[in-house]
Amino acid sequence: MSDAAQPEAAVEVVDAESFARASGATPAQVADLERFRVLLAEWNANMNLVGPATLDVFWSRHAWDSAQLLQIAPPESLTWADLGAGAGLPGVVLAILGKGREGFHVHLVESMAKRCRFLAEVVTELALPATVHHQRAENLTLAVDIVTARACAPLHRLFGYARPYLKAGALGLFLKGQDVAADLEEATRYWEFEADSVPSLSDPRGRVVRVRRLGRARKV
Ligand SMILES: C[S@@+](CC[C@H](N)C(=O)[O-])C[C@H]1O[C@@H](n2cnc3c(N)ncnc32)[C@H](O)[C@@H]1O
Repeated sequence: MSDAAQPEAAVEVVDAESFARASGATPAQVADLERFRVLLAEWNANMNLVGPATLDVFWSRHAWDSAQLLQIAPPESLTWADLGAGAGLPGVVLAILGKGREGFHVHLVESMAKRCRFLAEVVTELALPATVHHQRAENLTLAVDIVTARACAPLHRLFGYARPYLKAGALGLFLKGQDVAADLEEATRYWEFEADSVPSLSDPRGRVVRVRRLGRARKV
């Protein structure tokens, strides 16, 4: 793994302007993210995509939480799979920020049809370098540089979903909230793996778990 982009302390993001400073997003990318925020709010009125209160803190809770992965991933990472993409977090944010970069592509893997319809609309309207897969993650094997997920499942289950991608050579970067140590500890009951975690740049209590190798499942 490249150590080129080691994260430092959490960065305070409160609005589009501070998001652009933290992430290096261009005005066009911020405009795409603003449109994504509006679509999220519109669709959220009729279906459960994100907690409604989190739309008020979109730039920190969703945009920056997702975008930080580009600072943690090795800089040459171009292809991504977001397992349990749901509302498009982190995958749609990554696709917006990678748009125009040659070879950049995000696979949005989501098992719920309604959420896939939302994702497809966003991908089409914003002309994103992304593909929506209406599939269970563990039934798909995609050769990507990075496999990621946020709030998809506890690590011991997520490792099962991510295993085909990791076996195909991906690095795992999983956004986790608090209690990461307990989650990792629980995963050791089920899997042999090589992993560490770095502090989240958006959530002072959160961490990003990096998985380099996922070995055989343990018998429990
Ligand atoms: C709590 S939501 C989180 C969505 C999004 N990542 C976010 O942070 O807002 C979890 C999502 O994972 C999806 N999901 C759960 N297990 C899955 C699986 N095995 N394969 C694909 N999607 C899955 C669910 O349908 C749901 O949309």
